Amino acid sequence: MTLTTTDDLRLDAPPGADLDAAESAARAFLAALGVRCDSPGTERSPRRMAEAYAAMLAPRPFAMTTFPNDEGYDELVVVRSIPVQSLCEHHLLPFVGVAHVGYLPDGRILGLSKLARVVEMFARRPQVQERLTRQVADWLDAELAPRGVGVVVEAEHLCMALRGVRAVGAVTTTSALSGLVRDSPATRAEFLAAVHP
Ligand SMILES: Nc1nc2c(ncn2[C@@H]2O[C@H](COP(=O)(O)OP(=O)(O)OP(=O)(O)O)[C@@H](O)[C@H]2O)c(=O)[nH]1
Ligand SMILES: [Zn+2]
Repeated sequence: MTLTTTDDLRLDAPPGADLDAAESAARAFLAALGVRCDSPGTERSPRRMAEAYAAMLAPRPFAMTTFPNDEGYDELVVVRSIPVQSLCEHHLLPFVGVAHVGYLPDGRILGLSKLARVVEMFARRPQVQERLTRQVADWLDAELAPRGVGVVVEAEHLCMALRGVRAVGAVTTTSALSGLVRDSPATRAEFLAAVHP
């Protein structure tokens, strides 16, 4: 099938989003800042802006897939360098980086891709990095009841890089640990070593 207009494209947007209203608001916002959108290159810019924010705020639903831990696997499972793309709730500017997520299984193991999906689920909303980190850890604790969870997020906040203090390249690290990953010094050290080998 050939797509003829952008209306044919299925857009990522949060549930209930009104893209026409967002486009009008973006046009008014830019006009108030003295940015004209009347050239061939910019006449659709308010629409693009609305669609860009809608996409950055659109969570993707997913099925939680767990498997019985039949082999009794009892070592850490760690997925490193999961991309993080979120928006800081103060400036609505992106913060981007990586998350390292691990858990110590008990009765069930989790489909590995779900560790990346849960990061995305909590990232696609106005956030602070500390809350994002904690929410991923709490979700894993609640859904999987493992013997421990570790989440480390490393991100650059564009509101700190492109404006204000303009600290380009500054990276913020946050962590949320629970169960044995928090309380057992050996497991904690093993998780942190797996995060930064
Ligand atoms: N703790 C935390 N702070 C964040 C995060 N993202 C952005 N911020 C900070 O939120 C703060 C908002 O502070 P304000 O003083 O109200 O905003 P501002 O005047 O724009 O601050 P400056 O960026 O210092 O110019 C800033 O210090 C940001 O760096 C985050 O994920 N966690
Ligand atoms: Zn900010």
